[in-house]
Amino acid sequence: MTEKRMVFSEDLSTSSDYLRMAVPLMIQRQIPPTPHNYALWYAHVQNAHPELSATLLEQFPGPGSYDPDVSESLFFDFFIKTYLPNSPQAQNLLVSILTQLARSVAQSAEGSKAYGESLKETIHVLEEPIDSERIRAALSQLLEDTVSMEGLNNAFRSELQAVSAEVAKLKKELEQSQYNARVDSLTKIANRRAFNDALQQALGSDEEPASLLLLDLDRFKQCNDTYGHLMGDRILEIVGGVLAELQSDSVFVARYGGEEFAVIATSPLGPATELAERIRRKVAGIRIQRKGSKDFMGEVTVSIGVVQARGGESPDSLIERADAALYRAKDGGRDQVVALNDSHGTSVP
Ligand SMILES: Nc1nc2c(ncn2[C@@H]2O[C@H](COP(=O)(O)OP(=O)(O)OP(=O)(O)O)[C@@H](O)[C@H]2O)c(=O)[nH]1
Repeated sequence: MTEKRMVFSEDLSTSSDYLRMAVPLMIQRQIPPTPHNYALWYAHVQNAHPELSATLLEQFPGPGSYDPDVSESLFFDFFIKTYLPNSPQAQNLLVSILTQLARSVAQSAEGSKAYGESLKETIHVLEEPIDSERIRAALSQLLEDTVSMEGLNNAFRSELQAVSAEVAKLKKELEQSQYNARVDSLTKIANRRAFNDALQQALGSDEEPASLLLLDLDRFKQCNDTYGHLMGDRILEIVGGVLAELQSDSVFVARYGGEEFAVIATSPLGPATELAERIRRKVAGIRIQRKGSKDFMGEVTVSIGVVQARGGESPDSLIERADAALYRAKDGGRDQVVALNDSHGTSVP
């Protein structure tokens, strides 16, 4: 090995800059952050010794190439045997690297105190008159401690991961409960609370006219009585599914309560009435086979009242008018759409 001197900076901030350049190279190659590895890669980025750089790059070209024995012998060849006995600067380099390490370790975890002590001890040895054997002993102690430090860091990291997994789980639960608060659990469409907000918003917008459809399943009590409450629930789910298919930027569907549904359409009365008619036909087309039988249930039908909001109209007033239209549809024989376009309840022909 040639006796070429490296020029080491005694300035701690310059040392930090080199260390910052060395670390990414070590990470890329999966080189463990032991003090002797730091020293080798520090010397490399400093371009202090081309022969060392060439050997390092040749021995550790990329991930998976690391060999601790090769690394350790390089360290002893380049630093201990060749330079350290004659070089107080090299000593300074190690002191500065170890000081940096001690600092970052001290910040990382409570339990790293023992490791910090070991580093201080090593620094102390290095500051004394050079004695290769003592340095070797101190470094091997340091390497041993590095292994346990790595274990500690791993425990610290998995603890952090566990905490962030817990936080992510809580966040998901919170989002789920916020979602649940606005969705009807049976039909999986918006519930009354979400409907109230959507209606308020639709009435607050000056840009588009808003219309409201109120839907009520016909003779649903009879349906429950004949086929059972569970079958009644199933019908509500199916009707909810029919409405869910219509949901869009301009159509908001919700379960209003019990066997009643509501649709807010951002459109004038005409198109809203056509939409209501489509819904009525779709519901009338539902065929439900009875469980364990070839028989189909009697038809499910719906009555629908439709109104268009007036400028500045309150949600309560609009709902009241839609309810009046719905009442007319029931009164008129059910399975029909009634659209009202004035305060006197005049039907749209
Ligand atoms: N299965 C089931 N039934 C419900 C639910 N919510 C409300 N109902 C039933 O819906 C029925 C509504 O009955 P009524 O208000 O008398 O009206 P209807 O029988 O539908 O008659 P019209 O509205 O006049 O056509 C009641 O029997 C309620 O028990 C529900 O979540 N599941």
